[in-house]
Amino acid sequence: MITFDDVVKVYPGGSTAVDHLTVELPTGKLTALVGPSGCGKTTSLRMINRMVNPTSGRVLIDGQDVSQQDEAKLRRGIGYVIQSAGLFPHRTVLDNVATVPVLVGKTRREARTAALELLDRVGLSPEFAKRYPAQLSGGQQQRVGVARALAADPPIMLMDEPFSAVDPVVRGQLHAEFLRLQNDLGKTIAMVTHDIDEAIKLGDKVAVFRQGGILAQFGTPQELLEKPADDFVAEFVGRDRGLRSLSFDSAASLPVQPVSSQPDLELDDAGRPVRWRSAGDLGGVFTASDSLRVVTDLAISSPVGIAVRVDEQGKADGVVRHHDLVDHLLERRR
Ligand SMILES: Nc1ncnc2c1ncn2[C@@H]1O[C@H](COP(=O)(O)OP(=O)(O)OP(=O)(O)O)[C@@H](O)[C@H]1O
Repeated sequence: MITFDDVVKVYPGGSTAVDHLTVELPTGKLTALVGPSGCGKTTSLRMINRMVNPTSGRVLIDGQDVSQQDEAKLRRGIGYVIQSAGLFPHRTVLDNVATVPVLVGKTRREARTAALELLDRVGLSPEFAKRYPAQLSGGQQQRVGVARALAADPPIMLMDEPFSAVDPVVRGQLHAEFLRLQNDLGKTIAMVTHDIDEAIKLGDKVAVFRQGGILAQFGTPQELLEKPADDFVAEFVGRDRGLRSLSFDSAASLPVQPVSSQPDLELDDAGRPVRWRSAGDLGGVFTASDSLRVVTDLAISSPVGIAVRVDEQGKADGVVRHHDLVDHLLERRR
């Protein structure tokens, strides 16, 4: 756990960058630090690995004050990924990733073998290993940056706008890969972003900062979307937050009507839904493990306003009419 205990940072001659920050970043989870430009996100991040020292207050890792720890040793346990990937331009991709393990005493051969495995984990085939950073796309460089930060297998990762230098399509791919990786590795991650959608997608917890380095709200993405602490957070998380919050709720609790209530629904011999006899295309089906957002989308895009649920075999096992869905959505807010 990373703890900020009443932390203040005032830069020399400057205004307050971080104002009495008290927050706990849970172990094994990703906490996104999000907010408008200049609100103290990067400063907060850098106080974790002592690139910046607090003016007052303490930063603790698992209860140990970082200011009492040897700087080099502290940083070995903390991976750091920045926006431009920050790769060494004159070293190959493989050597970029292998650098830190060699520094901490692995043989060059061991480090290179491990580096190849890491490149594979971040979705880069061995053919990239011999290239230089300038011979890679922005997205590929970001992957190398992540692989390099992971190379020393640090329990903690600090990531400063790690995905912002790439276009939205590549960013989406990197997000998906990164979520898979984090699912396996369970690192304690602090990630700075100015993009609330990215924070909500990747964060287990989200810390929203406002101007002046003040923490406006700390909570799960769902809490921010459903119960923003004030107008600033509500505005920041965006207008369609009600709809987006449905992504976090499972359809499992949704009451369904029996399939027999809809004779208009044509089934094949195995009981799988085929089409609406009166209106044609089903437009898709959902399972109990889908989110309420998926069901809502199906119900409102269905030609008859009904979403069809299937079991693991693809057999229709229930239907949800759009007005029942709306009742359920209103009910769940009470
Ligand atoms: N080295 C420094 N010296 C003086 N002031 C600084 C220094 N670094 C940052 N600041 C100021 O501290 C405040 C917070 O900066 P910080 O970089 O932490 O914000 P941020 O939220 O990460 O911003 P951005 O999203 O634009 O990167 C800003 O007003 C900035 O100008």
